[in-house]
Amino acid sequence: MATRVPGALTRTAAPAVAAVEALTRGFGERTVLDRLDLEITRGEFIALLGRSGSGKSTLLRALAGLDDEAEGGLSVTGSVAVAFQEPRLVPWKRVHANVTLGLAVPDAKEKADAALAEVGLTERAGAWPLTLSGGEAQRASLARALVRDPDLLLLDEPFSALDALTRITIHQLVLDLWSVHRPAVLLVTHDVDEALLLADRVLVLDQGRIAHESAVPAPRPRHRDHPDLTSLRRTLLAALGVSPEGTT
Ligand SMILES: Nc1ncnc2c1ncn2[C@@H]1O[C@H](COP(=O)(O)OP(=O)(O)OP(=O)(O)O)[C@@H](O)[C@H]1O
Repeated sequence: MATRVPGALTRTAAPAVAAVEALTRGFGERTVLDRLDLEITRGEFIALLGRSGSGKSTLLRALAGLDDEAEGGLSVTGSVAVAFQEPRLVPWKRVHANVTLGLAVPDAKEKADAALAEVGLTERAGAWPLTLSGGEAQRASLARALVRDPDLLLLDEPFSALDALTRITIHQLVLDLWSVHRPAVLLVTHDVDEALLLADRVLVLDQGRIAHESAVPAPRPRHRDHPDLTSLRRTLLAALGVSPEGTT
């Protein structure tokens, strides 16, 4: 997919799966994204942090091609899939049919079978969405994203409504899926530890721009107590305007 918005840039750099240049979006008097620049490299895992209302979802919606009123340059190479905080399954279609929804390829059924197997939901393929647990519904949502074999996977706080144990399991699932399929991932989260656990690169959105950017130095698999993450955690909390006292 190539998404263009007014004033779109011309860009030649090959490894970028998405390039955003001077992206601006306001609602009424309020400018939420203010000439924001961002490049997403093929296969990288990015976490996007920011205070509530800083514009994270607005940026994600623009990247997903769901906002045609943003201004500036935006180009996305390849296919994009999105998973939201609420799994957004269609309640009157069974899980398998939700995964294939809108998928216009001849082998849609087989692809959905494979995606459901990957997320551990084969046995729930015939279930109605309302009978799924929160974790199962989020797995179904991930299967629906995966089946599209996206070059860019946008995750808008997909773990935040899950209980702590389920969240740990789904974190591992997302890392496993990412290591096999290698889409670029942009994960919106409020949780600094989640960002440090999952991402290669952490961005902080503030005042409509990427105000801070850090590479995550720790090797995988990671543990939140890894010493290399301690100072980065403090830096990110400071960038978010949160006192780091007592957080290490
Ligand atoms: N469709 C809309 N109409 C009017 N204002 C909007 C619209 N969408 C977003 N906004 C406003 O834009 C600002 C940024 O919203 P956005 O949802 O992008 O923030 P966020 O960083 O994702 O917040 P949160 O972390 O609380 O989910 C907020 O002030 C919000 O009220």
